[in-house]
Amino acid sequence: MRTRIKICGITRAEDARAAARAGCDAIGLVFYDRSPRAVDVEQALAVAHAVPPFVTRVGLFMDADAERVRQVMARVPLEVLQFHGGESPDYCEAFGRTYLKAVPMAGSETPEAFMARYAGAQGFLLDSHGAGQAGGTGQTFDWGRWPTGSPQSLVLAGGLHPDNVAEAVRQTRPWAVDVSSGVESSPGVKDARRMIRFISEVRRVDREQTPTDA
Ligand SMILES: O=C(O)c1ccccc1NCC(=O)[C@H](O)[C@H](O)COP(=O)(O)O
Repeated sequence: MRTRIKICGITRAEDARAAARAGCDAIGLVFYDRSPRAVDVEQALAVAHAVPPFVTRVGLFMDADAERVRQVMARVPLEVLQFHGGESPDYCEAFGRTYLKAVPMAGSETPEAFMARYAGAQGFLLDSHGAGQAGGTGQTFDWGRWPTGSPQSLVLAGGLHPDNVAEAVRQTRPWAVDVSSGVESSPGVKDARRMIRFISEVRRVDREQTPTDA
């Protein structure tokens, strides 16, 4: 299977173009003012318009007013929403858009129990933050807690970088991986060479797992 790759926390059009050239499947825009990777609508428009067709634009929100989400959606072309805080299932579904719910792997609840509450989610992003805490921490969680055999589309996040992503994919076999700080030169500024290395490491493991014709 080809592991999908999302590069999150893009703040500059040139980084979006570099991420797409490197072969990512999705980019993430952080609409959370307290993040060092936060973008306003004008920045987000520049990034969103730099992304070529067939690369998905994901808008990340954390406990935002629903009206704020609607205002952003009205101006910025976003194919997918990602909710990173304590948003309820009803809140997440009210926007009528494909959405991912972040699962706090440092929380007390099991990932399985957490996910069972969000039946309308099209996917889950398992990240190393705790309940109500921010993401983009650069910390990994215990991959042994990965819900194996889950029918859901699961995205592995938290502390991934070019030197550990191959092992992470081998251990968890996720639908997708998500990276932010592990491919940066400073918060919010992506490093093209690190993005290329990250993606080629994922593809290397994909090839290991693809059966060849005898
Ligand atoms: O990236 C942020 O600054 C951020 C702040 C608040 C909530 C979520 C945030 N990012 C969420 C992401 O999707 C990150 O890609 C994910 O947490 C992984 O981050 P990292 O460990 O830096 O790769």
